[in-house]
Amino acid sequence: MSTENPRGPSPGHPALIPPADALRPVRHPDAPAPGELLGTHYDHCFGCGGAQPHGLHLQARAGDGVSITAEFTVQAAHQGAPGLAHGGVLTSALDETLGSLNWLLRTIAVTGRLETDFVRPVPVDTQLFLQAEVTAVAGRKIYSTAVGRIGGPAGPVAVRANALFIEVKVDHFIDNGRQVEIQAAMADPDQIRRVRAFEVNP
Ligand SMILES: CCCCCCCC/C=C\CCCCCCCC(=O)SCCNC(=O)CCNC(=O)[C@H](O)C(C)(C)COP(=O)(O)OP(=O)(O)OC[C@H]1O[C@@H](n2cnc3c(N)ncnc32)[C@H](O)[C@@H]1OP(=O)(O)O
Repeated sequence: MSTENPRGPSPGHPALIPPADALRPVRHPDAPAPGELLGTHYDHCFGCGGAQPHGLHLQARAGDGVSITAEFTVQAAHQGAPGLAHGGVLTSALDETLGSLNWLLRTIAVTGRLETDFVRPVPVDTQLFLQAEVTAVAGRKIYSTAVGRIGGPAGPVAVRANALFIEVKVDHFIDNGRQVEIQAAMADPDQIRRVRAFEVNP
């Protein structure tokens, strides 16, 4: 099995293949500059938030075009088998990295479908180097791919994923989230500022 093709040996489920009329992704003019850290979208996010003691604390950085790099170190709290990362945690890291791409499009989107290939086991204390890019956009559908390497940014592939994100309005969160967290988020000026930046999406 090839471990170098970020899309993997097969394109995956048909829903992950962009339609013929899909467009190339366009980096938003106000997207963070290449090399800039994105910061967290929500402090209590399991993937990127600072307020989650056992979260991934994943740090994503804007790349060129509509691409992202991110790192996270597997903690003891992330084990599945003894001394090895849980597959769901690795998928969470891919989900978070792929979700961060939407910052470069300035689009609010949620994961519709996510397929992960687990290529190599990832021990606790290992740093996972993730790279992700948007490959196509069709209406509200955002197609993307990611790869996670170990041993360095150019090391062997440990995981890879293909995903479909779906654009949503901020009401998706307000209507569906538990009220206690929604009220707290709406009372937090920093949170409101972050969301507003996405709402004026020309
Ligand atoms: C101010 C206070 C508020 C604070 C706000 C904070 C802002 C934070 C900012 C950013 C947060 C980002 C968070 C990132 C976290 C990491 C990413 C995650 O883990 S997200 C969590 C996991 N995902 C879900 O929970 C989705 C659950 N699913 C849904 O809610 C719906 O199913 C949804 C929105 C995905 C689609 O529902 P529809 O009713 O809007 O749209 P339909 O018509 O069903 O789909 C649109 C198109 O997409 C296709 N589609 C939808 N789901 C699909 C799927 N699973 N597979 C294939 N195609 C799918 C459909 O076939 C349709 O395609 P055709 O336009 O007809 O061509």
